[in-house]
Amino acid sequence: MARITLDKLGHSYMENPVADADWALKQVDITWDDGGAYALLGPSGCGKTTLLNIISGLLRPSQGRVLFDDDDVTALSPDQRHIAQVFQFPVVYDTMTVYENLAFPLRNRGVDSATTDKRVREIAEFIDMTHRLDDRAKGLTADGKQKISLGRGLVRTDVNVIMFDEPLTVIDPHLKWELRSKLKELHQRVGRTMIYVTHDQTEALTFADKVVVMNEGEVVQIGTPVDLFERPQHTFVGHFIGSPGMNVLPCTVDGGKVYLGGNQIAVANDAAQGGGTAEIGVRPEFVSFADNGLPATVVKVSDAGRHKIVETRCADQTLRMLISEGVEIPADGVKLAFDTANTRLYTDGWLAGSRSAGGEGR
Ligand SMILES: Nc1ncnc2c1ncn2[C@@H]1O[C@H](COP(=O)(O)OP(=O)(O)OP(=O)(O)O)[C@@H](O)[C@H]1O
Repeated sequence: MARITLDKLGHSYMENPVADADWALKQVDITWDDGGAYALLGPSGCGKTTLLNIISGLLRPSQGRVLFDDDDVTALSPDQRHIAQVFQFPVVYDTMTVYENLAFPLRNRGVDSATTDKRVREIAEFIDMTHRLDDRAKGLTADGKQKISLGRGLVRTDVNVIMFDEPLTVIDPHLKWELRSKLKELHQRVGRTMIYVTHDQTEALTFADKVVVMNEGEVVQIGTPVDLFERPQHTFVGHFIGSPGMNVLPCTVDGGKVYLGGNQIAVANDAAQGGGTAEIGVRPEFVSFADNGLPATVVKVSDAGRHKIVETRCADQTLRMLISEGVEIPADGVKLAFDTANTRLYTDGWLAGSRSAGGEGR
């Protein structure tokens, strides 16, 4: 097991990258603590797989270093790094039995047969495959094959980190929840470092203690699920996480005060640090009806379980609110209030005042 440090990592698939957009990974600096449960979350194409392949050694970065504890492993092969990786699609040997598939990573490393047998049976129990141990993998469903891939990733006890790259993509929806909670449980049991890559916020937030959010080749925030919800460092995080996401409302800043359509809005952070494009970020959960407030018009109301999503127009912008089922929607003359502690100013996308020179606050 090891602490993993990514030091000024950058990667471009081009020979001579020039523009910012030529880099699949811009500068990435992250330390993954030994034993942590992490999710790497971001939209398609943001660089998640590139980052994972650099950690596992399948890809050599154009810039920067990968350290396991204090050892520079940037030039080492995947095999030398002692990493287990579970991919999006099953990697199983069809002609082998389930048992042989699970035993393969151990036999390959010369683990004795008694230890292998014990470990294979433990993992088979965990993935609910004990009854299929003697069957050929060929006859399994896609779900079954992916369970075997998961099992093969979990079977070794000598790995530094287990990495899952969208491992539940081919899994039937009803099984997804079950496997996700099992992985979480397994992490709590074995305390091994796990990195779980996904573009699905539910998967990330349920699995991880810490979530690394990426966008366009950059890490925009590393935090607990609560941090990401309550204190988004970037409008991307606010918008990407939550359902519906945070309202991001272009505004003006004058003399350290924030205005939306001519109305002054109180914000929780320091508006004096403004500059660049200015936006107010407020989650739909923190907007309510008020006697005095911003004039708005209700456009649409939709049911969302025990809540309602109310879409309004306010200061010529679309603004969503999430209200409890029982809350009455005023017939007309609607006024809105924002909860100040959860209303923030963002400049050029970043939380105003959160970044000093050198990108602190990410
Ligand atoms: N082998 C490659 N050659 C050239 N460009 C690549 C290659 N692999 C990825 N890219 C580009 O690098 C960027 C990051 O891709 P990457 O696959 O790491 O993103 P991702 O977040 O894992 O996406 P997804 O969720 O769709 O797998 C994208 O613009 C992608 O087109």
